[in-house]
Amino acid sequence: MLGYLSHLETGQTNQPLYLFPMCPHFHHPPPGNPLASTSCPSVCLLPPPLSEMKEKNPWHTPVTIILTVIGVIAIVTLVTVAVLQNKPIQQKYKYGIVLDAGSSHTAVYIYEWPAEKDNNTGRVQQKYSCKVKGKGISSYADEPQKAGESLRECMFEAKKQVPKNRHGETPLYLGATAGMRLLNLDDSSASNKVFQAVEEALQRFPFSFQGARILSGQEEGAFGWVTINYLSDRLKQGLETTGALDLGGASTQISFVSDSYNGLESPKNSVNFRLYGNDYHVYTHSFLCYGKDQALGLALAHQTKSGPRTITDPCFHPGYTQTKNYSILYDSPCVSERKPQEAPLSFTLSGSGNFTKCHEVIKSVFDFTSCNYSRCSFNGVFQPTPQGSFGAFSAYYFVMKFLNLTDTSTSIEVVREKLMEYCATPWTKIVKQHPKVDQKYLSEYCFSGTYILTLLIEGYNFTSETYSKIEFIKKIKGSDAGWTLGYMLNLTNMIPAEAPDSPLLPHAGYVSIVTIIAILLFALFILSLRPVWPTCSKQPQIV
Ligand SMILES: O=P(O)(O)OP(=O)(O)OP(=O)(O)OC[C@H]1O[C@@H](n2cnc3c(O)ncnc32)[C@H](O)[C@@H]1O
Repeated sequence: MLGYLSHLETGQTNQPLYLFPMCPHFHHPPPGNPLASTSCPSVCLLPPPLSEMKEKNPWHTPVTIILTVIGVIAIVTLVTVAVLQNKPIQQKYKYGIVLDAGSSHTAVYIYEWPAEKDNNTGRVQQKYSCKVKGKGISSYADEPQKAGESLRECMFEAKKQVPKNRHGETPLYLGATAGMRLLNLDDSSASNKVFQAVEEALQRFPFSFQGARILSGQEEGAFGWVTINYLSDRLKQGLETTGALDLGGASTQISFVSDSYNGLESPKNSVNFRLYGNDYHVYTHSFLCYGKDQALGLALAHQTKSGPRTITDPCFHPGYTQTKNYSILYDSPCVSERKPQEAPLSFTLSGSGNFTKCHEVIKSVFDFTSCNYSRCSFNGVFQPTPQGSFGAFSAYYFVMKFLNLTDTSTSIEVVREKLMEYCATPWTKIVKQHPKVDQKYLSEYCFSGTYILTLLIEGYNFTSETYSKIEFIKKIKGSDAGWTLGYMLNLTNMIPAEAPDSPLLPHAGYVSIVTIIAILLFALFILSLRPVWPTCSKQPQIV
């Protein structure tokens, strides 16, 4: 493109005025050197007359102008779209509520997931949990109405947590575990009445109530396994799965995938899943009566076979005493058949705090002798050797956390020594050290720690090596480990059997690439017009 010297030059004395239509400025060169004066690198030619100029300047052709305007509008539009698309938008969620009606207590869990994901495939996470005050619903066998009433407080809270416009579409489930399994075995009519009462209470809330039922031990184990593997993204990514160890109050579950188990031996322990395009053959077993409360009952029953008035219990701290009622202890179907023929109303338990003897008492509640399979855990139940990593939750976590034993790189021998020392600590000292801890829990940690170690090592056959692959967990990525999430994911079909086709690029990446390509195309277009660009001659031309 040419630069033009203005026709406004007025003579020798006047400074010539240089005009560079394509340069941003008009400049007066310094006196005496008219050529060295401008910030535009080229020096310019005299322009043709204005009319001729318009005709010859290719930038002034209508096509070029229209194309340029369209190009600029296209770029502005694309960039605007990209910016708007990437702006964080108010996320909308869907919700699901699950009540875990356990033997020791009931908990309400609210889950949420992004509403706009197709087929509800967005990540589900725990939004809120509420611990129902009082005991589990099975404890209301004599006054079922109260079982329903006990849920109200947490359910009112749930109503506040879920946006009103989502209430009607939010599924609400109640799953009962070992406490109700035992009540159902003991007195099915009482169990039905409790269910009737909790159903009536839950139907009064504006959610979509999907029913209350007792989960089988197999379901409890399998859904716990689904939960922890879903939360750790192992299912979606097709990674090696983690086994699940759940210790409740009345039952305990072990679930894991083993290379040596295909479901042929002891098929009742097999659960098959097809999730995200992968097949899983999960071994699972639930031991009713081997939750930590019922196991304590089994251990006490073992020590009170003859109906004594006093017992010295090695699983309680020295100096600890408690009076226990025989009829309450033997009320549970786990021990009811073993009730001594002749026994006083109650017996007094005095702790002696002896880990080794406690270990012996606890071992006596397991049957390690009978096994009709290639290998067993205990009580004649088939179990392959534990394989891979494990997540241990519920009471496993509560107890090991309190005892400061969650670090499984500590050898089993050291764990034993620590428990030995802890059990031998006088009760008065324990209470002083933990004034804020619930005394029922506090009195039982020696028993519970010893029970956990016995269950894992002698019961499930964990070795020093496999023990170190256990992780004691409470939550994974903010959601509690337990069966409830897996149960809801299953009932709402939220884990697809096949891996969903995913777009090659995330949305933001797609928009960015389109924008970059558009800018490059426009730049190419501008470059292609190079032959018709206005130029400034490099050669200075004196006019
Ligand atoms: O699965 P089931 O057998 O029905 O039992 P649950 O659902 O009631 O079992 P939880 O996981 O809620 O609790 C397991 C046990 O841990 C006990 N527990 C809860 N919090 C605890 C804590 O802080 N310290 C010690 N024990 C605790 C509770 O009383 C139970 O005996």
